[in-house]
Amino acid sequence: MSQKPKVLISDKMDPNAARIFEERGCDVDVITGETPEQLAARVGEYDGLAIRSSTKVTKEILAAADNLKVIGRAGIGVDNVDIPAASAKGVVVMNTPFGNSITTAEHAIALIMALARQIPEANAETQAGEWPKSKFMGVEVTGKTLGLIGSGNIGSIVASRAQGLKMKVVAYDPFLSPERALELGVEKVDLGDLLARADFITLHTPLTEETRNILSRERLEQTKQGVRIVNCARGGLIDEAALKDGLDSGHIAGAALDVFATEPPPADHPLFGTPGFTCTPHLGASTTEAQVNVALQVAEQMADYLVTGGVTNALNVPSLSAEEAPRLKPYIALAEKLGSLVGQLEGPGVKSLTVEVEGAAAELNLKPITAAVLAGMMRTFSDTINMVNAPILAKENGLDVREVRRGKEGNYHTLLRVVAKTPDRTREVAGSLFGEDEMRLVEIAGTRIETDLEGHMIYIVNEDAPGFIGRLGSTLGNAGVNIGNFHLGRRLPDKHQGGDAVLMLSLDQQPDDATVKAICALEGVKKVKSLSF
Ligand SMILES: NC(=O)C1=CN([C@@H]2O[C@H](COP(=O)(O)OP(=O)(O)OC[C@H]3O[C@@H](n4cnc5c(N)ncnc54)[C@H](O)[C@@H]3O)[C@@H](O)[C@H]2O)C=CC1
Ligand SMILES: O=C(O)C(=O)COP(=O)(O)O
Repeated sequence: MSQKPKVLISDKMDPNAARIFEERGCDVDVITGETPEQLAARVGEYDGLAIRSSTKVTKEILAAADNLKVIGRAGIGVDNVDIPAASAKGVVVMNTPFGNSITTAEHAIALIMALARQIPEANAETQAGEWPKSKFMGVEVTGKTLGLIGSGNIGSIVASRAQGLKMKVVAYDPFLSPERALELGVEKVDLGDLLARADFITLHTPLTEETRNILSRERLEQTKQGVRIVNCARGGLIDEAALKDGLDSGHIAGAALDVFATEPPPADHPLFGTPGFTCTPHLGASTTEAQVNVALQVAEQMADYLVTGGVTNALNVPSLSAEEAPRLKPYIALAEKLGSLVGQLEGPGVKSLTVEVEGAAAELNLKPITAAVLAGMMRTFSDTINMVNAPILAKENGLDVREVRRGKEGNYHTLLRVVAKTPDRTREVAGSLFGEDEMRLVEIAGTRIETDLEGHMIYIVNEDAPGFIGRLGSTLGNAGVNIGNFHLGRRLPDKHQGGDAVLMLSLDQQPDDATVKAICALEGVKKVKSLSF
């Protein structure tokens, strides 16, 4: 019986996540608040890791995650996951890109309103026994300009809410098309224009090398006198020291941060206590609705992957629906075997690889099939290769990979052919599925043959001459190797006696080197390769 996948939930998450994992046949542990060292010591047991923003999935954690197949982020930002290291390890990283976007947009609007009317300060002083009615003079947001940095999912919801508040919205986002700007009713501007015109600025970009410090000291100095700034996206987008100086000088009238460069921020953070400064402890996504949404979604997605192989919202591999996954499963198994056959026959010398599909296979999503061929081939030289990291490594190594789809059926109702080129030659192998999922090698070295690729096998090319098979049988028999199955074909196109014959034998024992050498030495033998699947 195959073991249940094991999932660790390492950040506080709505209990619906654990419930879904269990319902979908996974074992689940909820262990939050551990140190990186504790997590590293534990993570090796798990197939899935479900996180929010507190768990940092670093190179070190990944190095210890020997069984890990998927990391699921119950939320949007994945800057706490080392995605290149996860990909190199073959771990799928997925997030839930929409589950908390309304909630986060509403938090940004709440902070805009809090700044406009100084609600946190007024509340604190009133509850402290004062009645500071004349101290707090606010501003209206109606008619003011809101500068949106980043107009993706959250930014565009903020825009629509701000328009409801009768604000004029200008947006800076290099990927915002004029059509989309029109649809959102926002004016697309460059960053300099936004800084010069906005009464309020709100940030909604991910934290990347391009966006880090996007509101730098220099840019903060270019903002309008009396600007109010909100950041519900990521710490690191704003220069916090420059923000403090801007508030102290009165150039910036207010700033509200939900996120900090370091979280949690140190108790003596320079911004704490600064007049005009308001903050929340990364609460952007913290509503009941959003937390239920992201918990359900992340658990469904991760369970899909662990149980059926379906891939949704992954950041490092193409999507594969839960409906497609079972249809692809036998093809993926066939593709891995054909890839493995090519890898075993050609070694690491393959420079270009074409995956051709014919008939029924031509209807399918080819990306996972190609990834499986690559994984099968490359796993013959490294056992840490899988379908996630194989395409990345192939690209890094300059392997030229192509895909060809032919709708028309040939001799088989469905066919998968792999054409691998080394500097010296071209190797072609083809396989098909019989019934639903019985895989067969149907062609090798230009020869029609029909065999499983299972267990120990031996591949032989020899001159087709009488007596060879007897000599081969004796050599194997003398070595104590029993032949389980015997498949023989004459090489196309000549197909005559005296041409080449190709043999694929299934063996009950793996032949040792001396036996392989003895077969090589038989008269008429041109190639021998011991294989295992
Ligand atoms: N405070 C919180 O609890 C939450 C924070 N977030 C943060 O909000 C961020 C945005 O989320 P979504 O809107 O869902 O992401 P999204 O991917 O839909 O939108 C991000 C937008 O930023 C734009 N962008 C990228 N580089 C840019 C640049 N250099 N300058 C200007 N714009 C740029 C993109 O074109 C895109 O339109 C997330 O990456 C996450 O870090 C998300 C949810 C909750
Ligand atoms: O979804 C995001 O990007 C967030 O920042 C939400 O973070 P959280 O899950 O509340 O730790």
